Amino acid sequence: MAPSDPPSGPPSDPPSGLAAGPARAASASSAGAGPAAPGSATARPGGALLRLEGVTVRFGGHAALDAVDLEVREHETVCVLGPSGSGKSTLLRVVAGLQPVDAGRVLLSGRDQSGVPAHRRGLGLMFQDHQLFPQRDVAGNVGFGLRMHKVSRAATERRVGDLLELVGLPGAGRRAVGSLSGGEQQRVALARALAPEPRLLMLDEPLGQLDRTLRERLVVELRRLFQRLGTTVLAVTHDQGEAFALADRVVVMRDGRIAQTGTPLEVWCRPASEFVARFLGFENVVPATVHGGTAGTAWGKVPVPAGAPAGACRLLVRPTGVRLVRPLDGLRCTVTARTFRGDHVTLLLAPVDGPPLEAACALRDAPETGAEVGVVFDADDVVVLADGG
Ligand SMILES: Nc1ncnc2c1ncn2[C@@H]1O[C@H](COP(=O)(O)OP(=O)(O)OP(=O)(O)O)[C@@H](O)[C@H]1O
Repeated sequence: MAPSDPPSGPPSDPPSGLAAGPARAASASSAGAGPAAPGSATARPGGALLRLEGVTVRFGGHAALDAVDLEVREHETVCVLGPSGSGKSTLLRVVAGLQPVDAGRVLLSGRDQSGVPAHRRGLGLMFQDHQLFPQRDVAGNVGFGLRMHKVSRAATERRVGDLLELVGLPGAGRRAVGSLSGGEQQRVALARALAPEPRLLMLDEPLGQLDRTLRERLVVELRRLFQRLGTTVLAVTHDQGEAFALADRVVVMRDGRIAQTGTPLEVWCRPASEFVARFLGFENVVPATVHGGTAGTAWGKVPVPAGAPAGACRLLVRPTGVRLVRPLDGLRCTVTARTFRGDHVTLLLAPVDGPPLEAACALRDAPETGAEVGVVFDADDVVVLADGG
């Protein structure tokens, strides 16, 4: 699947919250603040800043990463998504230089990083538990990396001030980190990670510990901030909503391999396999045989998009493609459950033939539990998946 184009430039609207500070404040007054990158080569704009080639990591006999190839282009935000144990953290650790590889290589700006220690890779790291130093105040935390790189006190102070403004915490430098809310601590951790102007910012479950409302707000702010600063980001999360909202490109992992990569829209609309479809929360997947413009399934004949390849496959019908009609006009089903989803209702249907079906239905049209309905399928919401996997 074709990767997305990197964002072409900063968005024109001024971001709020996290990004409330001056544009490009992160690069102000900090020449020389960044950790020395190995070599002085910079990737050409839009080129691969990070490249993994055949990276394999084994623990005992088990491959946590199995010949992984991955590229992150300059100014791109890539989110690695996958269930627990699929290798996401191992991937980040390899890039960070915290985990040796058994095979393959990691290149940053075209340079092989074998033997380059973590602190010489020019990376910013922000972890789930954000590990702020409790004994230091906010400014002490944000300026930590700058002091490590021998940036002068005055330059550090200026830069910390700029960064706190950028993340929406102006004037918070003297506050104790213990007095901050979870969201504010997250912002401090972000400012700290951005301080040395990393060429690649790596986020591990960046919003994992925050409540849903705050996460949803912060993820929008983060995306705007990264676009505005032109930051290159590699993030891992198990939360698909977070990944889809943040990423230019998502990478779905399964058992140490990449199951699919594409823009959020591509992956959402065209999951490549049953695994990806189910991981995204789609339940209506059945074995099928495509012939002509339809697929034979346990639910009867289902129309497929034009050009679908003939033969055995797995078929996904998105809940929005399960349309309710009068009982005699379609596949007869009984409504067994209704779940309120805010702007729509999810219905669980028991068809006379075939496995249960999930349907998305407008609030005002949702039938009661126990009602008899008919179902027809929309080809636009049908996806032919590879057989198996
Ligand atoms: N240091 C280690 N020693 C042995 N096995 C490990 C080690 N680190 C990771 N693993 C194993 O490698 C696999 C991938 O782990 P990893 O932590 O990368 O997955 P993950 O996708 O980040 O999971 P989670 O979302 O739960 O953090 C798992 O099977 C894990 O048990």
